[in-house]
Amino acid sequence: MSAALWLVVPAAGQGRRMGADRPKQYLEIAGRPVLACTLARLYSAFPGARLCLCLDADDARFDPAWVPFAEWRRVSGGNERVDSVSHALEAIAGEASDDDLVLVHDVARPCVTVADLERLHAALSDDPVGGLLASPVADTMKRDDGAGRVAATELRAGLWHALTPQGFRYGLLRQALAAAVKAGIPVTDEASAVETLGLSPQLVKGRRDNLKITHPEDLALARQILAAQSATEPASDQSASAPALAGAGVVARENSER
Ligand SMILES: Nc1ccn([C@@H]2O[C@H](COP(=O)(O)OP(=O)(O)OP(=O)(O)O)[C@@H](O)[C@H]2O)c(=O)n1
Ligand SMILES: C[C@](O)(CO)[C@H](O)COP(=O)(O)O
Repeated sequence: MSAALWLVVPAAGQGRRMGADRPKQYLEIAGRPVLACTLARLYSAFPGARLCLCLDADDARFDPAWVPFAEWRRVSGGNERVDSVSHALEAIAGEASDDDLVLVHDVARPCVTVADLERLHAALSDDPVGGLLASPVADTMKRDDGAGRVAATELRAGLWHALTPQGFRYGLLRQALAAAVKAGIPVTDEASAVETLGLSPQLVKGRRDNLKITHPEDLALARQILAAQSATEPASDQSASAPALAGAGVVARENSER
């Protein structure tokens, strides 16, 4: 039986850097919350995937109608992004096989294109380590001196922005995150945890407009990117409108242990 595809979407953040009146995944783009836009984009690429959506346990804004996937579950997030992802992996321990591919994608990245998603999936299909979407640095990079002045200019050759999704086999990813957390190693993405095992994830070049909505100005940027993509991408690359869920067999299983 071919390995299953799991999607883990960390969406339990508070959006402190955004400074809005709600977590940034609930700010709107073209009348839909960021969360719905991101899930629709993932569904366009992987309609048969199984989704774990990491939400704050106290999140009262979430509406299951925003989930287009037939098989999905809500998992309670953790203190940090790595904890939220770890909770999701623990929640599917009884169902996932070690060889299943897990793609982890930030809910705050609604602009990822179907073409990039499909390219990443194809690139990882026979990669024993796994990898991530990334974009080469195009600006000169400065390191500060802690006092608002330049301490050094970093060579940008070979530097990449890590994006998401990041994809790894279930067994390896769970082992890597658990080891990093146990060792107290701060990891801000899945790839860095895998790297601490001495492995080198594959860099899959992705579009620079796969923006992570983080600061206030990013929301307007994301709106413009999605509008531009809708105007220029083939229909299949646009966010699918969430299909009517009536009869879609939505299975919302709250992971009460988390
Ligand atoms: N405890 C956390 C923290 C973050 N995230 C998710 O991880 C992604 C990347 O995190 P970030 O952009 O930092 O989001 P926030 O933590 O919400 O932002 P901030 O750091 O500004 O509060 C986001 O989709 C966020 O929802 C999560 O699931 N659980
Ligand atoms: C995972 C990530 O989006 C890769 O660039 C990034 O590390 C998330 O960082 P954040 O501080 O949790 O937003």
